[in-house]
Amino acid sequence: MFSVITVSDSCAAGKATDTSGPHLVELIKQSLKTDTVNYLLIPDEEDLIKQSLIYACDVLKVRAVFTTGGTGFAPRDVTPEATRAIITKEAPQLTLAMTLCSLEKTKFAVLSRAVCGVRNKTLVVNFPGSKKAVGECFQSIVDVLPHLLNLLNEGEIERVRETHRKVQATGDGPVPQEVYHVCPHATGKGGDDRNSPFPMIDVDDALRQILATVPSVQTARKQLSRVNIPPFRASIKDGYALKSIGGKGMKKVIGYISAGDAIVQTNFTIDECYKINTGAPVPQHADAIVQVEDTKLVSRKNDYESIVEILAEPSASLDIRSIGSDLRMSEEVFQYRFPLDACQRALLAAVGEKASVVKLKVAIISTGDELLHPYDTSAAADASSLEGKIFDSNTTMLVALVRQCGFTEDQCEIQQRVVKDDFESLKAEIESLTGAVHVIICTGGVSMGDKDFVKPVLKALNYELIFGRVNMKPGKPCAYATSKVTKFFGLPGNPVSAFVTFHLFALPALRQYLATLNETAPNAAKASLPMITVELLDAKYVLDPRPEYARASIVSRNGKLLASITGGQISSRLKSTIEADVLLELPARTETKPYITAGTPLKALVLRSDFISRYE
Ligand SMILES: Nc1ncnc2c1ncn2[C@@H]1O[C@H](COP(=O)(O)OP(=O)(O)O)[C@@H](O)[C@H]1O
Repeated sequence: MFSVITVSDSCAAGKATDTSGPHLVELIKQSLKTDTVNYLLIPDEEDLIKQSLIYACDVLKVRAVFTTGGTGFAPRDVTPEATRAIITKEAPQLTLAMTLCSLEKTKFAVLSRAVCGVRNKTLVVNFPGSKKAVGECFQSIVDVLPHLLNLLNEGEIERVRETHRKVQATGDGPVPQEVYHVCPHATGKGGDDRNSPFPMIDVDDALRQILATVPSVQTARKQLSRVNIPPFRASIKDGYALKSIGGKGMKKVIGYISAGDAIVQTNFTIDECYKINTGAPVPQHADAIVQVEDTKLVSRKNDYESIVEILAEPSASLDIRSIGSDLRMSEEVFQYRFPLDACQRALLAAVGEKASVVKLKVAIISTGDELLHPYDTSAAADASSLEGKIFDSNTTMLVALVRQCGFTEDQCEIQQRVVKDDFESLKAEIESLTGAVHVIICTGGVSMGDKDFVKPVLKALNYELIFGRVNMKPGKPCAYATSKVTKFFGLPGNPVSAFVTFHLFALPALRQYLATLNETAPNAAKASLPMITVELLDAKYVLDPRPEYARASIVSRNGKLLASITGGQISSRLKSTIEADVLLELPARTETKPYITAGTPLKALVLRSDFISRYE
């Protein structure tokens, strides 16, 4: 197995596309006749580079790890430093071979600070960041690679000897063929449960990679008015509409006009007028309103005014709001971001617009041949007929969690699917949702069993698998993959694992995506669950080798928040989520600290905050 690590801030942030890493993967596959090549994309963070290299060498025990990027002179170029810190032996002649080869193409080759070496039995090679340079450098060492890899592996001693014999006899003889594992995922079949090709990454790193790939570009929304305000000449006063050239004096009242009436088109004389209310449309042939205070009622006929005396001299346009005087059609109303305040909402309403939220489209898929619809009454009526089947609880849980976490029907549209453990059915389902929804949250089928098709399907559909294993309990096989629009969460099938990984990974992504779609001010911190510090109430809890997210309920005693773990924490025991207020972050077990006891301070992620008012 081999690893390729692309080190690039811009690619890891989704601002640029990594072409060197995938190119290197292809070169390795072709030249070294292997399909087991892990690929990891990380930013130029020295610690992260070191951890990823150590992980590839010590945990995955890959035969070689090739990095691309971060070898230059920019302030953030630290791949050589990270490499030098983790190798046990340097291999300067390999670097020299690459430099000499590159110098034939460009004198800029001297600007690479690449380091090559060995950590225990793993070869570590730095390549520059450009696709072209990667190709050239790889070619310069490819011939010696198989032999070098055999040298590092004591089990291959016979091959080493054979090569030595040939080199002695013929100089640079043919390089012996290698026997490598073939990646089960490359075949499009389910996984091999012994050998995961996915590096195990930490929870924080997983979340960081998710938030770096979920869209987050924000621009304020601009609203143009599609109407004039007012849309017609409107009266500012209660009074009389008339022709100003008629001046003061007696006028015959020939009609009444109220707000909401149609515009009077018929002409009238200078001795006539209309009685008119505030906000009513001014007749087409009137050019002034005289307020009622400046008039005197002279006579009535059948309850209607018939003659008024205009006491003040009218002037053209008096007390008339002209068309578009408040806001012109096509004029910018304002620029806005969500959430809107009352005045912004009112102004949008005034131009006939609603600040409509762009809906986040989410699909929830549960996979498994064993799943029965929970409301399958025929099955529920007879428990003995379940015969190896179980009721699907993940779909119900995830739909409800999305809603419970504040995604209303106005903001988020949820589709649900249940799919059999079958490569083609799952592929067809995911293919139809890809591009059509923003986020797919799928449960089950992500481990390494021969019926776990999620990761192979993602690969077949050209998703970029960002990670495939996370160092956590529960939730280890959790996967995250991206396509242009659709972000895919492959959560484990066990309900508690799905519950925990939803909160840690899918929820922040949903929040960021919805905020981006609606130009809400970005706030990555708010995307994740709030964190508090609590103390363990239980007498003793044995730690797991992986960092654990235990479900716990909280009580407040003497001003302290105390956490008690909600019974058995096995990931199938959904009951452990009932009454869980927090996810307790428990550290991984170490030799010196195999368990924790009452009073241990712990970080806790808040699932629900109603414990605040719960005292003992
Ligand atoms: N939708 C579901 N509802 C309830 N339990 C489920 C659901 N999907 C899977 N499970 C259970 O979770 C466990 C792991 O399922 P599996 O499909 O193997 O997921 P994983 O990929 O995490 O190994 C199994 O016991 C399975 O029956």
